[in-house]
Amino acid sequence: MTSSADPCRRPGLVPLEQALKQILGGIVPLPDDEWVPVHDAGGRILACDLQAPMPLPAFTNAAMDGYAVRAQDRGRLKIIGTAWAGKAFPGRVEAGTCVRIFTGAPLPEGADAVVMQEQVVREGDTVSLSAPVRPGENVRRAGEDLERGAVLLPEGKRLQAADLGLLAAAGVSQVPVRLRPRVGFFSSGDELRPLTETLQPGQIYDSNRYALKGLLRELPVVACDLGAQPDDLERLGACLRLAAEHTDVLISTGGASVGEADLLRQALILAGGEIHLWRLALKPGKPLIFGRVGRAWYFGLPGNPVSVHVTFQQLVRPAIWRLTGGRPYRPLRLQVPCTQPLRKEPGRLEFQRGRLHYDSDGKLVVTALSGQGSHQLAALCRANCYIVLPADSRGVSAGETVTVEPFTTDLFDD
Ligand SMILES: Nc1nc2c(c(=O)[nH]1)N[C@H]1C(S)=C(S)[C@@H](COP(=O)(O)OP(=O)(O)OC[C@H]3O[C@@H](n4cnc5c(N)ncnc54)[C@H](O)[C@@H]3O)O[C@H]1N2
Ligand code: MOO
Repeated sequence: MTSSADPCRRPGLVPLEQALKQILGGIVPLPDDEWVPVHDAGGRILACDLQAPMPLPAFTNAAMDGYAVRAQDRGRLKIIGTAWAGKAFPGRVEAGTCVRIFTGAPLPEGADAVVMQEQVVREGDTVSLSAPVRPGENVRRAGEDLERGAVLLPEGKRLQAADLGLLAAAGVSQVPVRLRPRVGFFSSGDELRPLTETLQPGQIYDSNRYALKGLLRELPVVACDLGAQPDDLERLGACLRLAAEHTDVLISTGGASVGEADLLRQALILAGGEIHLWRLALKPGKPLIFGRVGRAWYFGLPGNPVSVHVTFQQLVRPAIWRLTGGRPYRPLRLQVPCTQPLRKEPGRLEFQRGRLHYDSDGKLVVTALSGQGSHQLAALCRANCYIVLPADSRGVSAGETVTVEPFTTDLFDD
């Protein structure tokens, strides 16, 4: 069945998958890079493959405190010296001898194994081995983690804690990383007030900008808060036009829907921009606008706070990620039984807020939270996952398996 003939498909609403394909299809990664010290490189995207300038471990060494021996030797061995981490034993282990050794110390010449000290009987300057020794036992071979010249870290990797450790372990002090896209964001709506003001009847605090700032903090971008704009076409148009000169991505919230005060589509045109997409078969997030203004990609997110989260995570984040040159990723999705029946109107792909938890048998299950309105931020804060219900679904019965997308900042490479 073609999608246009699908009776569950809402006419005029673009499926999320199609929208994402269209958005990502047009975006090419920003080409420029810069060198940064490793201690500033956390979260940045590596601009090219890096090769290991040395093997890791750099030299063969002991994995345990004990005695460096020749595995073929048996019986009582004479201790001829000590190998410390940072201070090698200068001699050689010959037949019938061994060297006292500590974890991380270079394995002395002649030795091919380390026996843990708990497994020997020491008497004066001798030890006796109580069991046969395997060659290579408790030995960390030079290059066993990475050979010199092997790929240390690949292009497009987001540098995380372990990566920074690996770079330092290999003696790399500066790394080439992609330039961070500049992302401007503003909220729109006459009802919005800053946190410094007392609310008059009908007014609300501008929460979306705070949430957006938090969402952007998880990405390697330079985020620029452009404040709150009133429902005024001229001012919105001017804001978009000016901001587009200085940003790679421009995000607004509110004014994306069909009411008379929903001015962002008109403002985009007034600013010389163009609309590529409007209205998705997505709940929450239906009124999303995607387009271009100047050199900036534009996302007009709906005003409802939960819709902001869902559209940012499902569309804006992958788009920004592509601009950063990061490796492609897919969100982690799990199949998990749902503890209760769920109802849903067919027509839009739905992201319900849920909690993954263990049931009394220790099995992972999910429960949808009460408060599924797209204004209900408190329920979003209690959630630890989305329950993803397909567009054509009419819901599920208790115990049925559903697709769950856990909240995580981890990205999973394809
Ligand atoms: N007749 C129709 N009405 C609506 C439709 C529709 O298809 N037909 N769609 C609904 C859906 S779905 C959504 S989502 C909203 C989104 O509309 P807008 O993008 O135009 O957003 P606003 O109307 O400006 O605001 C919606 C809601 O969110 C509050 N808001 C806005 N900005 C902020 C902010 N910065 N911080 C906190 N809260 C904010 C605003 O006060 C409204 O309550 O439209 C439905 N309507
Ligand atoms: O799409 Mo709206 O975001 O359902 O409330």
